[in-house]
Formats: sequence, C-alpha cells, structure tokens
Amino acid sequence: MGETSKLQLPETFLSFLEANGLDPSIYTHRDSIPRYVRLKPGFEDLVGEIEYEINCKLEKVNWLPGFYSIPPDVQIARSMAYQQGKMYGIDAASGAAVSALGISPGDHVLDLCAAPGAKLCMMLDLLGEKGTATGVDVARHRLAACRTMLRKYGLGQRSRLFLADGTTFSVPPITNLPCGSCADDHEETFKEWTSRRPYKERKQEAKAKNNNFFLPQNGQPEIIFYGQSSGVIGLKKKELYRPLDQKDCGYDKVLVDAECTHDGSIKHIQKFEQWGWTTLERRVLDAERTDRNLTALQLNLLRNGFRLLKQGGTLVYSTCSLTLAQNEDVVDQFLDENSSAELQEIETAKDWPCTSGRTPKTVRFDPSTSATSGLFVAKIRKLAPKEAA
Ligand SMILES: C[S@@+](CC[C@H](N)C(=O)[O-])C[C@H]1O[C@@H](n2cnc3c(N)ncnc32)[C@H](O)[C@@H]1O
Repeated sequence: MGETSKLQLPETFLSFLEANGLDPSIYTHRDSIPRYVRLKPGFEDLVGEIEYEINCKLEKVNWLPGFYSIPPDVQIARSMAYQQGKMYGIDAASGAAVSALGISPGDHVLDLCAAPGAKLCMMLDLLGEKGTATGVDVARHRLAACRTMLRKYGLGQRSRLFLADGTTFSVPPITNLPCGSCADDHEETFKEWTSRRPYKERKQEAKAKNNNFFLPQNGQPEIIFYGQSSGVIGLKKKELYRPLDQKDCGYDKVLVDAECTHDGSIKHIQKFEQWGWTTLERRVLDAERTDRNLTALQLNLLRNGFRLLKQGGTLVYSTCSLTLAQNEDVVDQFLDENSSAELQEIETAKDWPCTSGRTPKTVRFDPSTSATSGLFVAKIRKLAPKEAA
C-alpha cells in the first residue's frame, strides 16, 4: 500500500479498481515486466547481431515461438533489424491471443479493432504467402498508423484496412467471386493503391486529428489501404462491398481485441504519471466508457465478429482490462444468446504463464504473476447448425 501511494493513483482510478475488485499494488511493480519483441519468421539468425547492436541479451520466450524479452528500459530503435522491419515490439500476452486463433497459411482473417496494429502484423506473419488479413478500426488516425506499420514491416501485400464501425462492418473476405459478377456495368475498378492521398482524404485526416472517432459521413466502410495481393485490385466497388453470404463467405479467423479501459496494461497506466492523471480520467475512466456503454460496445463487437465468422471458424475475444465486467460477463452473455457458439479450450495455454478466468476455458494473463501485460483471452468456435442442434 505504501508503494501504491508513491505512484499517487488518482481517487477516481482507485475507486474504479475497488469497484472491480482489483488490487492497486500491481501498478507499483515498475520493472517487473520486460519488453517483448517478435522476430519475423526467417530472421531468427539475426539474434546475435541484434544483441550486439542493443548491447543486451534477447531472452527467448520458451512458451511462444518467435518472441524474445529484453529489459523494459532497453531501446530497440537503433537496431538495424527494427529499422529494416524485421523485428517489432509486441507484448507476449498479445502474441498469445493471436496464436490462440490457430492461423494457417491461406486463411482469411479479420481483426475488428485493429489499430495500431501489432496483432495484425503477427496475424499476417502467420499467414505467410497465402490468405488475406482485413483490419477494421473506427479511429482514422490510429488506422493511418496501422497502415504505416504494415508497410514498414513489409506486411501490406495481403491486407486491407477499413475505417468502419466494427459493430456493423459487413464486408466479406475476398474469396472466389462469381465469374463476371458485375460484367455489364462500366463502373471503375480499384487500381493499385498509392500513398498519394486524394484531397478529400487528406482533408478528412486533418479533421480527424481533432476528432479521434471520425467515420465516413455516409456511415459506409472506407477502404484506406489495400495491398497488391489483397484481391482488391481489379474489383468494382459493388464486388468489394457485396453482401456477406453466411454459407461460404465468412472469415476463417476473427480477432475481437475490443476497446476497453486498458487497466491491465500496467505500462500504459504508469505512463499517465507523466502525461497527467486528468488524461487518465478523460481517456480511461470517462463515465461514457466505464458504464454500460463500454460493455455494450464490447458485446456488439463480439456479436458482429461472430456474425462475420464462417461455420467451423475460430474467434478470439480479448481485452487488456482485468475487470470481470468487460471479460467473463461479456463472454457469458454472448454464449447465453448463441447456441452456435462454443467456448474452446486453448490447447497451448497449458504452457503459458496464465491463470484460468472465472469462466472455465477462458484465460487471464495477470501482470503480477505472468511477467506480461494483463490480458483476458477467450476462444470461441462457430458450430455448424447440425452440431449446434
Ligand atoms: C485495444 S485497441 C486494439 C489494439 C490492436 N488490436 C493492436 O494490437 O494494436 C482497441 C481499438 O478499438 C478501436 N475501436 C473502438 N471502438 C470501435 C468500433 N466501434 N469499431 C472498431 N474499432 C473500434 C479503437 O480505436 C482502438 O484502436
């Protein structure tokens, strides 16, 4: 408790923690959580070189392939591997959430709350040379950062980014389009994506700087990036935005890394000591976000992610909040209303430094014991109607 008062958490945050049965002392463990990096597949032999450049050892994370830990204060920016996009920072718990999806090359994956994009990068890494990834986010400036990240890490080829509300997003993956589906109209087709932004988009981006949640005015998803092999080039608008056919057009894997209060992200909360606690109150604890509106948003994101999932497909719901309200309560309510949703055991979790959530088969990374950032993860499968009966 003494240590907690040293951090001088604001009263409102302490009340939030108390109301949710969370221990404030977790925020005082300053250096107990290392920094994690992931080396892109094929670059594992760069370990020695990177260690030399950053002057510290990369400890292999034995329970998560491709991940290494370094002390929290070590900067990776001066390493060539980072500058050349061969390595990126991503917390190991986040990596675990992505690996729970069981992505295979060739899958069509959807990330419904994608920005700033570390998990999307890993999803693309796991796809390799086949399949596509679609990222959706409601915040234009965050999605622009995600686009920069995909391009920096050379992962943009098979991806599409949509500025859209994840609770209503309905664009299906690009699988086999019926031949000549729009043969008789003369609508223009999508050309190669260029970083030269049209005036309209630049104007909207400028406006968005003052308004974090700036969606297209007509409420339609806006594609802000697509790669060479994403399947978009050559399509007509009608084909890209064709209705989702539930039988064969859903996504194979869906990640719903939902908007949350971020209270499990120790480093994020600690940063408010410099940024100012009023910023924490505004960004994290705003009544709009912590009351039922936030949990309703989370449930609606989960519902829509599941609607977009194909039968037999896998969805992962995660948040970096430690509260029951934003995790088990949301998942339990969702399972109650969906007979075709089955909570799945995460096989690999037996090797992870996590604990069981209140709902059996869900898992929690508790920052005081996992040496990772806090994260809740639930894996859900969509059953075929016969299985659900
Ligand atoms: C926890 S962050 C996602 C982090 C991301 N998955 C990553 O690995 O970098 C939650 C994101 O949800 C976005 N968001 C909030 N409301 C949304 C909505 N209705 N639809 C889609 N995205 C939303 C926020 O803009 C934010 O970028």
